[in-house]
Amino acid sequence: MSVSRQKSYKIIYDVKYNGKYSNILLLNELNDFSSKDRAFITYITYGVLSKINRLDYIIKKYSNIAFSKISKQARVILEIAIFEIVYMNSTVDYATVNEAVKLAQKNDNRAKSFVNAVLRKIAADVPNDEYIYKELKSKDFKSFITTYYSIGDFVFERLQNNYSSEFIIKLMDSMDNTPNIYIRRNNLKIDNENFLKEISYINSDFEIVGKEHTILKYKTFDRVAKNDLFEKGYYSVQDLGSTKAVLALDPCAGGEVLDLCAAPGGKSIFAAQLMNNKGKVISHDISRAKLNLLDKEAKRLGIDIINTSENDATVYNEDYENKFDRVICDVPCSGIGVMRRKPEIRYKDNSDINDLIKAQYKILENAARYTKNGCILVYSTCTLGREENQDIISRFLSENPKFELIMENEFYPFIDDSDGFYICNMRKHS
Ligand SMILES: C[S@@+](CC[C@H](N)C(=O)[O-])C[C@H]1O[C@@H](n2cnc3c(N)ncnc32)[C@H](O)[C@@H]1O
Repeated sequence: MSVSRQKSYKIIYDVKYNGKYSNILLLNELNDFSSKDRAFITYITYGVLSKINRLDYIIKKYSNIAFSKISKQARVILEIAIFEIVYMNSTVDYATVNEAVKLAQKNDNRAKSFVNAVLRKIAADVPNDEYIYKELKSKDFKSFITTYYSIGDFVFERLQNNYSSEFIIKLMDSMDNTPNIYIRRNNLKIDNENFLKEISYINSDFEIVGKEHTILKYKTFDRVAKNDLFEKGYYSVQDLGSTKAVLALDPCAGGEVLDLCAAPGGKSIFAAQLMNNKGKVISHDISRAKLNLLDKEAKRLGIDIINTSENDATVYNEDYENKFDRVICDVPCSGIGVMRRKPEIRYKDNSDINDLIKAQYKILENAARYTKNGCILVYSTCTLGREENQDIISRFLSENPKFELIMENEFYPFIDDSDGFYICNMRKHS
């Protein structure tokens, strides 16, 4: 049995049934694999996790036992094999079936002949994705979207409350694509010309998308955070949405920035770089463990103006009243905008959404009190929909007339080539 398939199986199983996070498992558990195997495992893991409902629809069509009676192990094994047969054209079907049977033998021996029988039928028929699309499109809109694009009720309802059917289809099509990788030069360590020269030796397949800060776009970059230039601190990996939130904050050298939900640190770090490592960035987060990542990143990049400490941003701190030139609250959110990177978000339920929205509002209210008169406050999320974005801001502006909206914008993968993201910046008047 292929070790790569067993690894993919284990990661997908842990994400589906043990509440683990795919991006963390993929980051930490593939170090002993070759670059080819890492690419294979990553492709299968993301592919399956972002298509579970669609793959299960195919299982239901070909299985002669009820879906509810199929063991968790057998479901994952079938999902992987069907993904390979239907969505990875290069694979030889009979080899995939044999591999799946071996996976069953190891992980759920009783399901071996069932897995074999279902996959032989599928391999003989090879259901075509276009056909599945047409079949599902003929059903009601909710069944079509939740099954074909593989999302749960919460995400579907959020999208339906906010966007037209046509927009939802475009958005979900783009959520099926692999996100581009963006890297940004560290201005504190290397200039533009030398950076472009050095990075080209490692991977020259980039497009320059931001000249001023040398932001490069890659389709693929194996071990983007594990090479000599990265170790030397010459660049950071950061999505465009995240970069734009910091540009909207507009931090200045010598100023004082407060980042209330800072970890793992992308925005605090870019702020410190825009400030030329002069001034102060106070970075809080509720998780000390995640702030440790920020400290490590700052050290790698040669930044020493960031001060991290564990703090609950929903709790008001009177010492901070009217104290900061720039305040950013990149609040915890439902994360719908980043489902390409964290496919488990597709199946989120809504059990904690009301508490989340209350916390977002409370954090924003506190952030507003910490902002000096005449200065800038940024509110951002990596989710989509007015409930956690525009509604929060319109309520805030109506209750806080001292604040004037400068800009608010929602970003989408198919329009902006970034993660789904929301950014709003406001100025506090005296
Ligand atoms: C969207 S992430 C922030 C990402 C970060 N700004 C960056 O650019 O890397 C939201 C963060 O809020 C933190 N968080 C959640 N509840 C919080 C609270 N009550 N107070 C402070 N931080 C909180 C989470 O630990 C998480 O790190």
